[in-house]
Order: sequence, then C-alpha cells, then structure tokens
Amino acid sequence: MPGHQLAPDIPSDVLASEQAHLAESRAALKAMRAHAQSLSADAAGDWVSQQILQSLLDQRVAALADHPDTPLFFGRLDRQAGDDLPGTIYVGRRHVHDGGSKPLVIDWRAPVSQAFYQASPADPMGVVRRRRFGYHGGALTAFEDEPLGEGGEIGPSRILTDEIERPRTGPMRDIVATIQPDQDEIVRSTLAQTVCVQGAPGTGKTAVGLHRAAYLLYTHRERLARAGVMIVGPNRAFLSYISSVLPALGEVKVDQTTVAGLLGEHAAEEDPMVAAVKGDARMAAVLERALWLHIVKPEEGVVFTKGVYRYRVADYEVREIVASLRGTTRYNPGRAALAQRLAHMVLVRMEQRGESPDDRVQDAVARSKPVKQLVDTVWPKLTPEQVLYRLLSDPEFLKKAAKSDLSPDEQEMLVWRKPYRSWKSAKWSAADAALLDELRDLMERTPSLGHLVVDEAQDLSEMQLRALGRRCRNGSATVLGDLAQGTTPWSTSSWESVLEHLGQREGEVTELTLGFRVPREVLDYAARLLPSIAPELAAPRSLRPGVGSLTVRPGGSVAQAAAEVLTREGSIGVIVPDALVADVSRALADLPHAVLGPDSDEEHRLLIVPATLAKGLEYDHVIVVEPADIVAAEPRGLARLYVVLTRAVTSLTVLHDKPLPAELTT
Ligand SMILES: Nc1ncnc2c1ncn2[C@@H]1O[C@H](COP(=O)(O)OP(=O)(O)OP(=O)(O)O)[C@@H](O)[C@H]1O
Repeated sequence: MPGHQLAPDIPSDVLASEQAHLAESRAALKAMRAHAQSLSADAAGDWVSQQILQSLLDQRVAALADHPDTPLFFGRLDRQAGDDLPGTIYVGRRHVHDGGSKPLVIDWRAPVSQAFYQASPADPMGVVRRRRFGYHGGALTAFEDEPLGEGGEIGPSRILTDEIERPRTGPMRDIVATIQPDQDEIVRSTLAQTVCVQGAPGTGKTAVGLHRAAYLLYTHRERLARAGVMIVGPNRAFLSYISSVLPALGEVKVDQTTVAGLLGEHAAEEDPMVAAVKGDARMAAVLERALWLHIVKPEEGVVFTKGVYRYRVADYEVREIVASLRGTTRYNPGRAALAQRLAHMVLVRMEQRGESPDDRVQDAVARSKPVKQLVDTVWPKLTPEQVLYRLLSDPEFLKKAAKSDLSPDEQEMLVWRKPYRSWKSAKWSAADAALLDELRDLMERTPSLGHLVVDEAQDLSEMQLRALGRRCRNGSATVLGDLAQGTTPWSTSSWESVLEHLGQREGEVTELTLGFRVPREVLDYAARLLPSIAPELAAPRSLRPGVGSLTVRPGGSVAQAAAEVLTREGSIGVIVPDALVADVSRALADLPHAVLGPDSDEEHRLLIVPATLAKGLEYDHVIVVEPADIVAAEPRGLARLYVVLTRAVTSLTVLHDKPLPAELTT
C-alpha cells in the first residue's frame, strides 16, 4: 500500500475507530493462532493419523501468522439490512473472528466480498457505502468512501491510482485490494470453466491468473488439495518474480513450473523450422503410429509346461488376442493384458484337463518364461526415447509412421543429420520433450490436475499444448497470453486453436483491455509495431498518461542513462540483445549491477536483462539498448522488441547507434 498522509479532511474520529477495529482484529488473529497452537494431535488414534493431524495444525498456525506490513483488511462494505449477514463487513486477506465467532474480517474470496469489487452506483449489490483503506507500513493512515446507494458517478480512486503508480521493487505483489471489475469476473469464474484471457502488456493477466488460482483453492479447497493446482510460466526468472504472490495470499501448496520443468529440461539446439514441424499437432498421429508399429505379427504360439503336461496357445489365438487389445488400451497396460490373456488361456486348458488352478497360478503363468518371451517379441517393452530415437534416425521407419501426415520435405527435415549412436546418448531438444511426453502418455496415462494456469500461452506449440491439456484432462485451465507477444517459431495466431489443442474447446475467450503497467506515451510508441506483428489486435490502452516517460536517444551512453535513472526511485532493467550482455556489463562496470540468467532469481536494483528473458517481467525504469539488434536476432524479432518496450512502469529510454527499425519511426 502507498504511503498515504492523513489528509486534513479525513475525520480523525472515524479514522481512530477504524484503527481500533484493526487493533481488535490483530488481537483476535493472535488469539486464533494461540488457540491453534494449543491444539494437540494426540487425540488422533494411531501414529500416522497423529502425524497427519500435526502437519495440518502446523499449516493452520503458519496461515494464521500476522505479517505486520501486510494490511489485515483493505476495504469495508456498509450494507443494507435485509439478509442474515452483518451490516458492516471488513474485507481482507483472510477470515478473522473474535472469541464469540463474530467475524471481524471476511476473506476477499468469500461470496459476500464480491460486492467490494463489483458494486457500482448502477448496481450497488445491496451496498450503501464502500470504503477503501490506505496504509503506511502496517499502519492504517487513510480511507476513501464511495457512496453507492445514491446513484451518480464515482470519481477515480486515489488509493487505487497510488497503488498502480507505486514504484516497483522486488518481486510481484498481490492485487487483492484493487482488483478491477472485469478482472474480478475472470478471477471468480467457476472451476469447471476454462477461461482464456487475451490482453495487451500490463493488463494484469498474470495477476488475474494467480488470483484465480487462489480463489479456486479457497472455494474448492478439498477437491483441489487432492487433485492439485499448477502454474506454468515461461522461464525460471519469471517464476521467481511471481513466486511470492500466492504465498502472500496464504496459498503455499501450488506448484509453479515451466514447460521444460514439466516435460523435461531438454535444450539441444535446433533449427526453428525443424522445431516448428515437431511442434505441429500432426505429429501426434505420427507418434501413435510409430509406437504401434513396434507390435510384431505373432507367428508362433506359446507352450507352457507343468509337470508332464504341455499346454498350448496356438499362433492364431495369439493373433486374435493381440488384435483385440490393439487400439483399446494404452501400450503398457496392453502388454500386461496380453500376458494375462495368454495365461488365462493356459488356465482354461488346465481346467479342461480337470485341474482347478487359482488366480495365483494365472499370475505365475503370466510371469513365466515362455509367456514373457512371446510378449517381449510381439509387444516389446519400450521407452519413449527408444521410439523417438528410431523415428528421428530411420527414414524408412519415419516414412511408415508419417504416412501422408508429413510431406517428404518435412520428413527429411525431421531426420537427424548426424544420428546419435544410441537412444541413450541422444541429445533432445525442447520440441522433442513434448514428443517424448506424448509417447509417454500413449504408453501410460498421465495423471490430471484439478486446475492449470498457463501463462504466455501464445508461445506454446500445439504439441506442448497437448502435453499441458493432458494435465488438466479431468480439470480446467486458465490460459493467459497476448497474440502480439508471440516469439517462438510456433507462436499461435488464434486462441480458438490454443483451446482446441489443449483439449478445452468449450473454453471461453475474454479480453482485458486496460493497461496498469506501461505509461500511455510508452505504450503508444510500442504499439507502432502492432500493424506488423498482430494487425488484428486493437491498440492497447493505458490507465496512466505518463507524460515525459519516453526518451529515444541516438548515440547515447548506457552508463550515463543508467546513472541518470539511478537518481530516481525503483527498479531498473537494462534490456539488451542477448549477444551484447557482456559488453553492456563491462560498460556498467562502475555501477553495481547484476545480470539476469535463465535460472537466476537475481535481485538487484540495476539489472541487465537479456531480451529473450524479459517476457512477463517489469521494472520501474527500463533502458533498451540497440532495438535493431533485438529485431535481427531472431525470426520474430519485432514481437520480441514489442515485449521489451512494454516492460516499463515509469520511464523508458531507448538507446541506439544503428537506425531504429522502420516500423518504430513511422
Ligand atoms: N487491478 C490492479 N491493481 C493494481 N495493480 C494492478 C492491477 N492489475 C494489474 N496490476 C499491476 O500491473 C502490472 C502488470 O500486471 P501483469 O504482469 O499481471 O500484466 P500482464 O498482462 O501479465 O503483462 P504482460 O503481458 O506484459 O506479461 C503488475 O505490476 C500488476 O501488479
């Protein structure tokens, strides 16, 4: 919260009474925590139950900690009488009640709190007055009233404006106090609904995705605790930037990972054209064929010997079993089923001979040498790596698997120029990781989570989307992105296509249009690139005018530009073409700074950021070095430049020796 001064027109008695409510709420929270600490797990019967109960109690105690710098409540609603709920409600990050169970603070996610975000003079939702609180450190220092029951307009909120304008330092913060009505609608959409949000830079997509996760966990606690919620972001630097938002909202059990973290950290270099073919959804059919091509037509039967007897399953019978299993099961369960079916036939023969074998005998036969040998020949044991290795190193095999799904040119592109000696020594690319995951799922079903939040989804290939879709097959997703910020060889041009490959065709596409980060002057400058990178998108709007926020300087020194912004408040990102990181670091040798790496969670006031890592991040002051080189470095370089130019909260300085890209100067 911003540092509000106590304005002369704020009635001090009202403020004092609100401060008293804060003190009472704090004391009540302390008592709740003490009570939780006093509970003993001994009541649970056995040792295991005791351990589980103790861990739950520990979590409860941790969740009830009071963080003096985080306001316990940030809003108040005075409601019309007419229902069983209290007339006055304080809205905060968690429920707090007194010794008599009277609610002192209501969780922002509770249904009754929705009016704090949604009520307006046109639809007051039973609210007569909404009050927003301003804090300085942990102290309540100001408030602002919005009368909703009297009709008429409500002016802009100072507390909201101050929150948006505040200088950025450190990791991303939650926005519970200032969620806007259109954002709130997304946050509170039902668990079953997959929502896809298109939004220009800084419209709060990431913030909304994280708050939706927190909302769903509150509303469906038990179900989601069992099934799990996961956030997937573009890189580790981004994950580190967003890592404190959910814990600050009391949600510590959410996995946050990257696509590579989920599918395998493979990063062998690859021609973007090859990666694009590998990322195409047509590969799914190719992989499926490739896997099942490993099944060999049975030419022999099985002979199982027990004592003096020999029990035979004929070759045609084996063929029938294999044919009936094929296509009805995944690959690995199919193998196991083949062994069991063969064993079953042996058992039938035993019974025909008057024996009465039980289930244990069937298992023993299924594991016996002759059955195992036949299964290994007909339905061989495989790993995803073995199948993909064969596909990428054997053109004949690829041709059989590809049929007409891939053109001869595409097939030629896929085959490794220099094949590896074996599947064990193969180096896989990021695109291969999604193919391996598809194969793994064809072999063994991938477990589904309860909810998945996918950020920067415009950058994912169809095969990566399928991989993520498997992980929310029995659940739902929040898909976030901006078609204009697509920088991969497979970036999408339509959200409908993203939803289709994710397997969430019913998902609803919605848009956030108002920017909270980038000043208007800077956003208008960056938007000059839009006709070239995403002509179908409307120019983004910013809440903040930001007059004087843009400087474009030919021949300027980066050290001087950095020294200038160091005199101002807030974080500084010097975003540079990846190839210039070392040069710029040398140029800034006299100023303390750090370089952001792909796996680093480097926190420093002055940070050099390689252009390819800037996605999703923001800095108070941004210095962009040599835009022409950023554009030239990659096929979708203009989109990369758009990302880079839209990271600034307060000021953007563009330094260039080379001519600026023509799209920026027109
Ligand atoms: N309702 C809000 N109140 C206050 N701050 C907000 C609000 N919505 C978004 N913000 C702030 O705006 C900034 C941008 O938000 P966020 O990073 O979620 O945007 P984004 O749409 O994901 O941007 P990008 O596409 O550039 O990654 C963040 O600092 C966020 O905290």
